[in-house]
Amino acid sequence: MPLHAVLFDLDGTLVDSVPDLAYAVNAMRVDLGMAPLREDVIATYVGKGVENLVHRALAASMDEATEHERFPEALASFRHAYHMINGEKTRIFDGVIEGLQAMRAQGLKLAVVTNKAAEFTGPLLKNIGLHAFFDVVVSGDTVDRKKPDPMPMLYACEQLGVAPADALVIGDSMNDASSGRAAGCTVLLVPYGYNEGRDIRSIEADGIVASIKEAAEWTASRTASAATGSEPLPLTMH
Ligand SMILES: O=C(O)COP(=O)(O)O
Ligand SMILES: [Mg+2]
Repeated sequence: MPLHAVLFDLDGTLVDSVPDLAYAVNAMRVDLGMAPLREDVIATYVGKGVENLVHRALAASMDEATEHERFPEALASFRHAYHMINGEKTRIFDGVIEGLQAMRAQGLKLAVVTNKAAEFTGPLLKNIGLHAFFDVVVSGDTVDRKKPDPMPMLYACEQLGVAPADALVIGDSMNDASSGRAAGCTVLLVPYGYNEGRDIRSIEADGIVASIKEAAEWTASRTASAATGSEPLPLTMH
């Protein structure tokens, strides 16, 4: 079947946002009287949205009751710091621009489906100059449930006017794969993202691609195969 749309995860798939997220987490920790954490440790907390990130960054240093009590103050501090820095040290991964250009040239509709809250997603996409590529942006608080629930993927498909079976999800984590699979989409993973610190080869997906540029070569081959009956490029899980 031909593909009509590609739904992209943001953090760890299109952009390396951990330097900015780590800056904001550590600004919050210092604000609350705690020592900063290492960036590679903070990277393992990214994936289930801003509130989860702040919860985990607090839980690393205090018991549950104290964490609960200090959470509102911590979230306010994090939000303030992240709004100040958002996009400044965030880098677009190699192959993303070429891949997005190629997919648009193939006539595919493109969307971002991220667990990042909308207050940060819009400004980030604008700051780094990626916003014009996307027809639809679904953030972590756009619908009632976040990835790994299928709801945000189904909502993105509805907004784009495509059937989930004709959409490809590309992400860096189990949250993207579970959400995409449950929605009925094809799922490709990139190996360079965060995945909450775990190996992506253990995740159920249709394949692993080295870059978004490589993903665009696969979407082109799949479209050609739908037209001519030939086989698309083979996918592997390593
Ligand atoms: O904000 C997060 O925790 C993760 O965002 P993502 O869904 O774009 O990876
Ligand atoms: Mg991600």
